[in-house]
Amino acid sequence: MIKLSHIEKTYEGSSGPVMALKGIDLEIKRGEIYGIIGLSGAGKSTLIRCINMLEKPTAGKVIVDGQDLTAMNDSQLRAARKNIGMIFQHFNLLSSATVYENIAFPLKLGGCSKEAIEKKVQPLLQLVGLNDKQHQYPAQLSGGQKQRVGIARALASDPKVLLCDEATSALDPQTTKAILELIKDINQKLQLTVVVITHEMQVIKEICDKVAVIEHGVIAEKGTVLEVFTNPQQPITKEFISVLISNELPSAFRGAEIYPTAVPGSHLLVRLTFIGDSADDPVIAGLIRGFDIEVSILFGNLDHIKLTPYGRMIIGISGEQPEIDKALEYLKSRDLRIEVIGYVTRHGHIAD
Ligand SMILES: Nc1ncnc2c1ncn2[C@@H]1O[C@H](COP(=O)(O)OP(=O)(O)OP(=O)(O)O)[C@@H](O)[C@H]1O
Repeated sequence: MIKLSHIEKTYEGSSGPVMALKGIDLEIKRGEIYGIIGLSGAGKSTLIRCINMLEKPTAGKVIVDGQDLTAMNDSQLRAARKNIGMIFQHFNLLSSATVYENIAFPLKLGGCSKEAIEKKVQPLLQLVGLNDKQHQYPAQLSGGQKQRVGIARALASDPKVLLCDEATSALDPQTTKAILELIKDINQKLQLTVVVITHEMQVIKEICDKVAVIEHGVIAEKGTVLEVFTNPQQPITKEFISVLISNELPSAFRGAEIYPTAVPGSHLLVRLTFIGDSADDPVIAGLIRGFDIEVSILFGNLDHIKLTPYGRMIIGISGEQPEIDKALEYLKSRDLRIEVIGYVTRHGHIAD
């Protein structure tokens, strides 16, 4: 649905050129919700604005629904942009127009009749849950309600793509959840392709199918949210994920020295990640029954990414080394991800 090839964007800044995008390649399939996450200044806004050509790339191609936007003249571009709705962090509503008039605005600009506008706006009000607010002005609405108006306005021209530029960053966590639910609902009902720009991993986890991590104008990592979440490769990705999934050791071992080989009185700490069906595998029971070792569960949690369950656990294994080695081999043979952290002693004391 969207294909970005080698996108570059250089701004002429006051103290010289700023290369905001340095060769971005990205493919987004029809009906996907695709998240783009990055720190401030990484190039997210520039990238999303290149998709509808609000920013013209310095180099590269933008193809949306089979049309090369980079090869179009202004009037062709105006027509093509009807396929691409956009919502913004600060809603960008007309303060002197009612909710109804805000949603009707793009239709009015497009020359629609009053009747056609009415026929279009009423279902949109219904879809975003604002029927009773249609005669109010933006100043009389909460942030979440304003964003609902923004969404309805973006959908007025029946777009195939919805671009969301930090659409929930100005909202509290509860309102964020409701707006994300609405976006997910619209994605399913209307088979809309959605691109979400955010600096919050929670947003990605809530609604996205795929994610690209952008850093200094390049894509550092991309893949399905499940892959990237459970097996991040790049430091920047690990940093984003650490906000949601703590990689810290359990408190009894925090700050303790980690040894690569066993020391007297040590446990081997192992982090286990279970994804999908493997969450049902009775691995711990197998460990305890199969080997002459002590197993303690030091940390555990279970979560979902979209509908896929995944669990994380840190266990401590102690016993004779050959048994520990066999237990590790057993763990590696199971359908789960294992990470050997190392040997630690409780509170850093090596036993006599
Ligand atoms: N109009 C402009 N003129 C000059 N430089 C710009 C312009 N717009 C953006 N930049 C620069 O391009 C880089 C990328 O900016 P961009 O706004 O795309 O990042 P971002 O990831 O969206 O950041 P934020 O989350 O803070 O909005 C930054 O270094 C920024 O200073």
